[in-house]
Amino acid sequence: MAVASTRCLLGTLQRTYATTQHYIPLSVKSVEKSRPIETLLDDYKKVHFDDTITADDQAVQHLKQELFRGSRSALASAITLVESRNPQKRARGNVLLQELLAAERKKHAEKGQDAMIYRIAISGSPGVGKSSFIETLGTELIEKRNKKVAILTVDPTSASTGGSLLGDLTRMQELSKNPRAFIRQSPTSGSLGGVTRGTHEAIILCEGAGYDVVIIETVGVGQSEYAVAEMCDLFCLLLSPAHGDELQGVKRGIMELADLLVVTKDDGDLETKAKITQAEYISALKFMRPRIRNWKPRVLRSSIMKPESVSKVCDEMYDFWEHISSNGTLMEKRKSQLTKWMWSHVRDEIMNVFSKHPRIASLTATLEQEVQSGKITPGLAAEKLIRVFFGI
Ligand SMILES: Nc1nc2c(ncn2[C@@H]2O[C@H](COP(=O)(O)OP(=O)(O)OP(=O)(O)O)[C@@H](O)[C@H]2O)c(=O)[nH]1
Repeated sequence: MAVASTRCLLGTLQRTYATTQHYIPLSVKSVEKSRPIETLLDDYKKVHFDDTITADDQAVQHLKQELFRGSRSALASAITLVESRNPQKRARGNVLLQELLAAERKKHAEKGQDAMIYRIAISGSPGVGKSSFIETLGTELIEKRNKKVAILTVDPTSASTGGSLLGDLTRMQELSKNPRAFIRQSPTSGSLGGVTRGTHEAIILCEGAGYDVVIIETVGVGQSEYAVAEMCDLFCLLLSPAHGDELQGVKRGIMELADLLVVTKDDGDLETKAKITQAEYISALKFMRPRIRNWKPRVLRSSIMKPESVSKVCDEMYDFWEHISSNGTLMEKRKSQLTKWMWSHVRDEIMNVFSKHPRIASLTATLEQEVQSGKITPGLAAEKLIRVFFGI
């Protein structure tokens, strides 16, 4: 059905382009045709989809039972499954996710909002103290508030370099030993799109596995914050006291995403600096439009040396949860996020297929250079790429 409608769309595109031959960029002598789209679609289907897996698949059923039992290793395997590019594994991952969604819907109908996992994003520049803060917050949630906590990281640098700016698990040593905590690093391959799809699905898996809170940690270096803001209920931005007198470490756009700001390292010599930083951010926030109805983001201070300060941050997080649950914002936000996730996956996948096409890959550098030197317009270059891709 999808293939049929794509073909129909392609037919329309082909007719449209047939009447616009003269738009071929002057610098490009002729449009090199790639293979016909039908062959490409068949290849794509073989590489990406497996429709033979059904809900009674043994591996899926086993994993589901283990997840419901609260097995951390089953959760890790399930996340690996949904991240896989292997068609059979992905198909199993999709079936498992469907099964979990059905169970979640049932739980939600019985228990209402209590059945929902609280999705908290923690962001901040490298070195601000994210891992240390999460370790203390996680311990507070588990020990004092009887919660089960999952921690997922979204690290765009790992997608491009294969390394990870967010480092390894050694920085959350206590939490990683706690049986009520689960920690998962960002996958170190694929695009940011792949990383975010993996994270969306990992959140659903954590919810299915009975976790009460999922903390999504991201490093404050650009687009990842926007992606993460679309995954969470609360966006908490950590601020370093060292940057207090300039407000320069944090871009205004990122500040606007925050529902809560926390100045870290409020201890020893840095205490005065932390207070100044707090005051500066409070006054900077006065000029910002609040993101959530009737919620004014607060700026708090914390130190890992003073667990009570992290406990206060935790109280504030739960006040926010009460606020968005009671005024309907939570459900509205989640619904709109789900449709945004869907379209972001479509965009990422289409771009992925497009940019990996051999003809496109070989043309990209030349066309980018021609666009930059003003030989052709970006629009014309895009048109050329699209025609080469579709072979029209
Ligand atoms: N004095 C003090 N130092 C802290 C506090 N929190 C973190 N630190 C120190 O700050 C440094 C960076 O802390 P991390 O928790 O690794 O920071 P991060 O933001 O996760 O770092 P990246 O992974 O590089 O993004 C470490 O040396 C910590 O010991 C705090 O509350 N007080």
